[in-house]
Amino acid sequence: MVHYLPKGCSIPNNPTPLPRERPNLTCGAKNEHQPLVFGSSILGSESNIPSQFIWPDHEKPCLEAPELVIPTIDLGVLLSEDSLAVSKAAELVNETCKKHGFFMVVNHGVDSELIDKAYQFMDLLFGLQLSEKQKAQRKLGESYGYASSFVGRFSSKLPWKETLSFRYCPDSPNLVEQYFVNVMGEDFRHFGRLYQEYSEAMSKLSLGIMELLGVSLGLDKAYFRDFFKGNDSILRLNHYPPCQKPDLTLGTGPHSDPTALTILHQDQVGGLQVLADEKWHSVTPIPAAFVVNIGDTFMALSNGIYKSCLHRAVVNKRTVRRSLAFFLCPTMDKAVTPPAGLVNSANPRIYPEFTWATLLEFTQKHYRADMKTLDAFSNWLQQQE
Ligand SMILES: C=C1C[C@]23C[C@H]1CC[C@H]2[C@]1(C)CCC[C@@](C)(C(=O)O)[C@H]1[C@@H]3C(=O)O
Ligand SMILES: O=C(O)CCC(=O)C(=O)O
Ligand SMILES: [Fe+2]
Repeated sequence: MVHYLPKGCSIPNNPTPLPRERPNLTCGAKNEHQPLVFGSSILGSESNIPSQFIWPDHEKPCLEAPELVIPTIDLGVLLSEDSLAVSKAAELVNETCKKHGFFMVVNHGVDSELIDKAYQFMDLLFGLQLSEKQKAQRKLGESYGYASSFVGRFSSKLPWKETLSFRYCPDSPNLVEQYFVNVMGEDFRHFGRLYQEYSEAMSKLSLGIMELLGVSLGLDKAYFRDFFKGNDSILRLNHYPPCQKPDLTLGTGPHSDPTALTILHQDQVGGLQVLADEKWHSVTPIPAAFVVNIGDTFMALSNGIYKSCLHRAVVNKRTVRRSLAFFLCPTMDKAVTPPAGLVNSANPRIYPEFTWATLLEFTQKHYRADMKTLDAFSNWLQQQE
């Protein structure tokens, strides 16, 4: 099987058999050759895909997944004084978050032009030469920067994607703009401004959703809104090149998000899949809607009442797929512990108290976020004591 990779990169002549996935990743085995990197222009056209991108049979995608029907919440209710409409929305949120934690929001107030520009700029960024993109190369243990297929970090089950992630904090109004200038240069300042504006819109939207989540759990609407007013979040641009063997690989492997809340916009290609009732379901893209899902950190905050669920992204032969994922995270050292009202004899405390800083470090240095992250993290915490 012939692999075509950019010059200077190679796969060992006798590719070692895919190592059994170590339960906890320390870091991808760096072989004596250059680590495997790929520019989407290369692998998007290859019919043979490198073995590191081939996932085990039990995790290979089923490309024809039934559609998951998830509730759509009209966020206009948050601005209305209509308490009946708010309680109906809260009931819907409560029902879906106890099941799989996914719902859609419409009438969210985010300008469609801002979303379009975020995609246009993403296409320009991922269309750059690999050497240009690698100016923002993500370093091991860091959760920001450019990553191409996560080589050097994982030794197998590589995701078929390129990503660019950056940090957003509402208290640092130029953080994103400055990041782009620092790592990509002055010519990219307007990219930073755009993603700063997009992140601000996401942060504002997530605080509104936090009001609804508070009400849906019988708490004051300000409870989670205040908890996340200061946040230390991540905006991630996902770029999934076309793949000639889409049934052998995954754009993003099965995982629950370790973060608190994810606000995802996917383009019209489709590819997001959610595990519900033990079956993979597709989530049909709706341009005017954001997909919202509960993450592990919010599952802990809700004392396990709301579920952070498995999802993944499949790729296709025909075209690039893109998604914008805003991951709302608490400030680094804030104690993640459920409010007293959610802990009682019927719902005893499930997870130990932790900080987002520790969970983030766990997912970046010790464990590849998957379907068991929070349980593995809880065990790891006990071992640290
Ligand atoms: C805190 C994070 C780690 C990941 C990005 C954010 C939230 C989702 C996580 C991730 C997408 C879960 C699947 C595995 C992962 C390695 C990936 O495919 O990108 C995860 C991200 C990461 O560790 O970079
Ligand atoms: O691209 C998608 O649809 C999902 C991506 C995702 O789950 C993630 O980045 O955490
Ligand atoms: Fe995710």
